[in-house]
Amino acid sequence: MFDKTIRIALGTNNQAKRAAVVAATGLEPICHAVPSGVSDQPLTEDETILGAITRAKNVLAAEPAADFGLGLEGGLTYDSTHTMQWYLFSVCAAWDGNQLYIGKGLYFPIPNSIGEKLEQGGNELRHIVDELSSTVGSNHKEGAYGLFTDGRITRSDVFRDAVLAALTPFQSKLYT
Ligand SMILES: O=P(O)(O)OP(=O)(O)OP(=O)(O)OC[C@H]1O[C@@H](n2cnc3c(O)ncnc32)[C@H](O)[C@@H]1O
Repeated sequence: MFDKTIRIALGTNNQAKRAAVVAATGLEPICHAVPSGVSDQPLTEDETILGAITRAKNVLAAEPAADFGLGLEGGLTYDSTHTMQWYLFSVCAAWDGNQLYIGKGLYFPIPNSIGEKLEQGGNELRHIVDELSSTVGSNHKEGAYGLFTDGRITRSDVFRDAVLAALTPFQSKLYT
């Protein structure tokens, strides 16, 4: 599906995100960390999406020889309508300098105690996940998804689906 000549610029050096792009496309991205412009721990859907879009645009500006800029951002959101529950989700924004699409990975409930702790400020999910899984750099590895599911779903798996969703409109003739 993805032409081997396509050059993808990814706005981070995060290993889970890089692996997700490789899994979705079969291509090795040019990794270049750029600012997301949002807080280190996004706590709303809008902020998370904005962070992904800003990274996608920033990385294509930084790597103009690339065909696409991809911004991947993880964030939390609280559902105050149906379930009164915090959720973790992962977004990919894809930008070719003209068109912008986003793909969202799985919404995953996280313990409300963790959501509430993050809402109070001064902490990031990766630190809490590191502590609970006795590791460091969980955000580069299986992540919170791996912790909660005992490795059945990983951060890379979730971002892979988001990347596929965001890039598909550029690849399929059905969108033109
Ligand atoms: O290196 P970059 O690309 O900045 O990636 P990141 O993991 O640090 O940052 P994100 O902006 O994607 O995520 C925002 C915060 O939420 C954390 N986070 C999100 N999803 C996570 C997961 O599945 N496991 C652990 N931490 C996660 C993450 O580490 C950050 O502290």
